[in-house]
Amino acid sequence: MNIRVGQGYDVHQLGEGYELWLGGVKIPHTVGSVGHSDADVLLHAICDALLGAAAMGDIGKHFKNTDPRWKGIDSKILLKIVAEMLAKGGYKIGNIDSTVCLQEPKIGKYIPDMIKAIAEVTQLPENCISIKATTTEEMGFVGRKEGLEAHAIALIYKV
Ligand SMILES: Nc1ccn([C@@H]2O[C@H](COP(=O)(O)O)[C@@H](O)[C@H]2O)c(=O)n1
Ligand SMILES: C[C@@]1(CO)OP(=O)(O)OP(=O)(O)OC[C@H]1O
Repeated sequence: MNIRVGQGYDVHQLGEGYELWLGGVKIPHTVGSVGHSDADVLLHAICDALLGAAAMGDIGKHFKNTDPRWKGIDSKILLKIVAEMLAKGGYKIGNIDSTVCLQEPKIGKYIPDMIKAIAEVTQLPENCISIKATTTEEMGFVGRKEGLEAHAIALIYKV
């Protein structure tokens, strides 16, 4: 069996007048994530982990942030395209682990819905998807609530 791992990282600014999408779920909050797409930092990190595992480049290579097709796009669609690219390359996804760094709000209660959304898009069992969260104890750009970031790791394999 050919087993590979990939790592992904993404960061977005937080700003007034934007929605906060995380893991395919809209989180009620006073500020949102700024980007060309819906700026879902978690799904972007997961896309990059999957693309990295397959050595297929990164999200910006496949979905340029100057392309009007991706303006305001639901990042679940981007994740679906990435999952299809991997399937076309003969890869199956084993599991995904991730961490969201966000000072506020607390997102724990939304994580089960995020896992459901990601499972539906990737066709993975829910117990193969892990999402964790941490503040940065009020330090750095996350701690100052200027932005948020996500880290992800994915295992993929070919039988
Ligand atoms: N945006 C966040 C940040 C953290 N959590 C949960 O709170 C726990 C404690 O966070 P610390 O940064 O103080 O270690 C963390 O382990 C998460 O379970 C959260 O839900 N949303
Ligand atoms: C997703 C894309 C494309 O809409 O735009 P953003 O929402 O700005 O996200 P980012 O993680 O900065 O980079 C990937 C982009 O090409």
